[in-house]
Formats: sequence, structure tokens, C-alpha cells
Amino acid sequence: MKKIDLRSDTVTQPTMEMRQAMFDAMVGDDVYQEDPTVRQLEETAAAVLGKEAALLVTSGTQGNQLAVLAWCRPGEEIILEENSHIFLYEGGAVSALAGVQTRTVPGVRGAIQPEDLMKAIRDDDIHHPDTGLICMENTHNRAGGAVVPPESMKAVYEIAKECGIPVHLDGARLFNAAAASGIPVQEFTQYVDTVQVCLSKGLGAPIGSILAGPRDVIERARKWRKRLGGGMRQAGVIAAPGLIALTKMADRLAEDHKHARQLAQGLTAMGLQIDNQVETNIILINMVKSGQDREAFLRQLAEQGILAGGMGEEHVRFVTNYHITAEDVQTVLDTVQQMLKQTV
Ligand SMILES: Cc1ncc(COP(=O)(O)O)c(CN[C@H](C(=O)O)[C@H](C)O)c1O
Repeated sequence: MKKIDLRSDTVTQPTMEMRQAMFDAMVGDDVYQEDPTVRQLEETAAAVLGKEAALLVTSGTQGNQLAVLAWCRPGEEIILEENSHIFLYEGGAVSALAGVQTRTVPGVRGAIQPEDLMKAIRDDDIHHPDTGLICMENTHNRAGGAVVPPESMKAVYEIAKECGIPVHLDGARLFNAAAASGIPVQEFTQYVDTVQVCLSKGLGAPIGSILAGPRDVIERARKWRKRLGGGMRQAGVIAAPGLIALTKMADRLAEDHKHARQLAQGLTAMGLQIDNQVETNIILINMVKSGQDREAFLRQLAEQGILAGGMGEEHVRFVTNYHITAEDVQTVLDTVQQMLKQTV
């Protein structure tokens, strides 16, 4: 039975071109910044993202955490959207590593609202922590891969600049936002100071993310990465597939979005309740509103070789990726159809 893995866009295998690039990569000691392939990736990423400098990091989480460490001092407070990955899925690292506290604000399809942000920014009172950083997320995972429009990011950025507060973007799926909206990546990144993008999600690299921003901030992030044991030696072997991911895999993301839409349309036609607009590669099925038992649904899918995950209390999340084909979409729909017939 063929496995159809819809748990995430993190589950992909590197392409053959990536594997060959790993084999052929020119390498050096990246702690001395002498790995030519890492330097090429970092320079390319900085240019693509419209920032002065960029740093190869091991994961999206590491990229986000290095941003917090580079921007903030212990005792400061960071403002994030209440369902953000940094707040929910990074193990409390902002407190454990950077010694900062979090202040969450509600999001509308993942977007921070200006009036909520203004209320959350701390005033200059000796009793209060200072606001050290504002973090956005685009696309927004828990909002179902929602694209946060540039104008929404601009509104946040303008408030932050008026208050002299830096802005970080968790752009793990930023290239999905660009592909879905037809808006170039730099139209989004112009409204943040640092940005983390994952090479290892929809772009298909086996490992790695990029943190990009002002040169001095990236150098502080590089020092923090070393402190955390993230100084890599011949890392060209992972930078090489990352370069392919960055320069060749973004154009095909529309295919993942098409498959997600087709899957969502079919599931909706069967009476399942999908809570997000499915603009990109994520589908959130509300199992309570669909009258389905989530664990039984996931188990029955797994018995048929179809893997998916739960998200939050009520949702099943399907995430398309470059391995998922139109035939796979049809197989999933046929399988779910059969499952629903049996539960009637
Ligand atoms: C918006 C966002 N920002 C950061 C990260 C962290 O990236 P990694 O640390 O997994 O590389 C993720 C990973 N998301 C993973 C997934 O979606 O399967 C899980 C939830 O951690 C993310 O969705």
C-alpha cells in the first residue's frame, strides 16, 4: 500500500538533484565562515529576502529563537499572536533561552490587529517590562496557512517603528504566501526587520532555515548560534540542497495549493466542515462540526496508508507537499468517502 503523508510539509525527501548537490558540494569550515556553499546560500537568501545579511540555521525554531536572542534582553516582553508557532510550539524557548516573557494578542486569520497591538505595547513605567520585539507569522499555521496581506503587516510595522520596537517575521511558509497571493516576497519582508524562512518545508530541503536581517543583528544571531552549539563545520552539504530549495522550488508551490483546494472541495462535498479558506497548502477539518471522532478518523486513515495529524482540540490538519499528486488527492477522497459511508 502506497503511503500518502499529509501530516506536514516537513516530511518530504530531498529531490535527486538535491542529493547530487549534497555529494558535489564545495565545503569548508563554516565556523571560520569558509564554507563557500554556505556563503553562497546566505548571500542568495539575503538578496531574495531584501535584507543586508542572512544566516543558515538548523530549523525554523532555531531561526526564530536566534531572532529573539539577538533582539531582546532578559526581562523584556515580546508580543505575539496568540496562536503563533513561537508561542505554542517552541517549547517555551523564548523564556528558557532569552529570558523574555510573552504577551499574546488575538489574531484575525493570523493577523495582529493594530488596536490590539497598541494596547499591548508597554509604556515607560518602572513597574512594567519593556516591549523588546513584535513577532508576526506568515503564512499562519494555526489559521490554516492563511496569508497575512502586506497592508496588514505594514500597519503593525508602522506602529512598531513609531515606538522604536523591532519586528520579526516567522516566515516558515512565506514563499507559500507569495505564491498564493502573487505578491513578491520582498513586498512582505519590507515590513519586518528580521525574517525566518524554512527551506525544509514546502521548498523540500532536507534540513535548514534562513534568518535574514540587518548585518549587526545577524552577527549577534551567529554568535548566539555558536553559544548554542550551532556552529557548523562543512555545512555546505546541507546548504547545497537549501540553495536548490530557495532558487528552484518556490515556483511549484502553486501545485501544492491546487491539490489542497481540490482536496478541500471534495471533503466539503462529503459534508465535512473545513474551517479555513485553504489559500495555500493547509486544510483544517473541524471534526466536532463534522460530527466525526477525530482519533477514529485518523486511525482509519492510517489503516489505509494515509497519514494526517490533529491540530488544536477539534481539527484534523492535512498539509500538501511536493510528493502529493492529483491521484493521491483522489485516493484520499475515495477513502474518506468509504469511511463516511461506514459511519452512517
Ligand atoms: C509557522 C511555523 N514556524 C516555525 C516552525 C518551526 O519549524 P521547524 O523548527 O520545525 O523547522 C513551524 C513548523 N511547524 C511544524 C508543522 O507545521 O508541521 C510543527 C507544528 O512544528 C511552523 O509551522
